[in-house]
Amino acid sequence: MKHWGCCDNLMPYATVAEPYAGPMLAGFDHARLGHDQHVVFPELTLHISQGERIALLGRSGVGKSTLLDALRVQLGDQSAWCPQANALVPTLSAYHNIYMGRLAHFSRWQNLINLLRPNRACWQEISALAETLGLDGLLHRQVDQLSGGQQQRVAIARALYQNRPVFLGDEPVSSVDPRQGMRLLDLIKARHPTCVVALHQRELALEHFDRIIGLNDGRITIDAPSRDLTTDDLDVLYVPE
Ligand SMILES: Nc1ncnc2c1ncn2[C@@H]1O[C@H](COP(=O)(O)OP(=O)(O)OP(=O)(O)O)[C@@H](O)[C@H]1O
Repeated sequence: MKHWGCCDNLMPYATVAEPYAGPMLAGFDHARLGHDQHVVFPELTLHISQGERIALLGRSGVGKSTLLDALRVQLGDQSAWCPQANALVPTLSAYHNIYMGRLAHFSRWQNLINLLRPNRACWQEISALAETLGLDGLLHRQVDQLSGGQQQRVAIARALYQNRPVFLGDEPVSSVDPRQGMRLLDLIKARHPTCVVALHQRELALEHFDRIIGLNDGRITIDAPSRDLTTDDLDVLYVPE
């Protein structure tokens, strides 16, 4: 479990960064982000507006998850969160794991009853969602009896079921094949006007996102519309230190 901290001058809102239009949703101005004593971004400035589809790119360990965690804290319950390690409950069914996306909407009593006997309306809604994710027929199955790709789709379903305007995803399609990855990103985008997603696949980033943010060496080194970039432009992010 990653933690976010160390943000001495974190600013909840700031001016809209041109050329990205739309009301400001989240942002940092000269913020220090990291983990306890470990500073990942000494002075990060970044503004995110409503309606932006953003891909975060960069080598492993460069700070993608750290930035997503900070955005998650700032956006609170405006954001649906799909973490990297799935964070599913392995001994519960796929249905119950997806249902957990909305635990806070229901009373403790309703949640307890649903554990024993799934609520009919929730079951119907989750079944429909599962079908769009190719999980039909698997809702009763315990999550630790699913493949890695199926588990990742359950994690995406749980985030989609949260039904929130901003999708934050930490490599949500890393365990599925490229074709399925494209389909899942389309689904995520169809349900969320705004999304920020960490990815390792440059092609998927350029094809599915409007804005590319490349991280390197504790700062943003690329911030440009995807239409202005090629995969070659992104290679520089992966040059070994
Ligand atoms: N809980 C933590 N405590 C201290 N340092 C951490 C913690 N989590 C991550 N780090 C460090 O912060 C830096 C950024 O990590 P982060 O997980 O944000 O990178 P990432 O780009 O998401 O990597 P990956 O692509 O491998 O998931 C790394 O140097 C990492 O070792």
